[in-house]
Amino acid sequence: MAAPAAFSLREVLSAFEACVTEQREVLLGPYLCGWRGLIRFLHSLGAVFSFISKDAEAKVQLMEGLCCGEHRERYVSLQSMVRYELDSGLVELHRRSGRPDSGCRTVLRLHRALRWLQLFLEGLRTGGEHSRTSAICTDSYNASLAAFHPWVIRKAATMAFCALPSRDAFLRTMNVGSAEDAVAVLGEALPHISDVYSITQELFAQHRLLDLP
Ligand SMILES: CCCCCCCC/C=C\CCCCCCCC(=O)N[C@@H](COP(=O)(O)O)[C@H](O)/C=C/CCCCCCCCCCCCC
Repeated sequence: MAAPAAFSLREVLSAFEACVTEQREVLLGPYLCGWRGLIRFLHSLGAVFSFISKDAEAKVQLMEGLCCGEHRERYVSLQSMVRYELDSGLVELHRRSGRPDSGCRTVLRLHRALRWLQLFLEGLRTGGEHSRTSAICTDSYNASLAAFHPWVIRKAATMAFCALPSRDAFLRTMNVGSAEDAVAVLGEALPHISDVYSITQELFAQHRLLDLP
């Protein structure tokens, strides 16, 4: 059996770069590819993060199912997905009823996590040589995802962050050369992640989809 491909920061970042079309639509194919790469990276950090990677994996898998399913032409971009799911009454706006989760609800969870990623990568990029990855990660989490998680998840997540390696070791695992090289790649890439985040935020706000249960 072939060994799983090593994580490549460039690959993940170019997936997010490829998401945004000239019409400012966000393409789901590269979006999910970017998430796949991130999950691969999370696996390489060890079993302590597996409760996080399992949840992210389940959400990406659900979206991949929709993108390959009967209505795949509706799941080309976030914009076409929102239009289709709202017009077809597929989005549960107030309460979950046991029906399969919609694409909108699932992307919203990934979208909130993308805000964490944006803050985390910016913290890594601008942090000093001796700054602690766990502190950067905790601060980014508290400023984003934590607001949507119950106490038990917040506790488990912040405990897992303590297992993160030092900033330099972390940057080197990104497979783009030295820590300085990784910082340079992050500098080029962050605007693309921010772009995907703001387009999605605007789209979901416009359709009042930012609080889906
Ligand atoms: C560019 C490479 C360097 C950075 C690499 C980072 C790799 C990160 C990979 C994945 C990020 C995790 C994405 C987590 C998605 C969480 C979605 C979510 O909020 N799910 C909760 C709500 O879902 P529903 O219950 O409403 O369906 C769910 O309850 C959460 C469960 C698991 C805990 C999630 C904790 C999230 C912590 C995010 C930080 C990850 C830390 C990675 C350390 C580098």
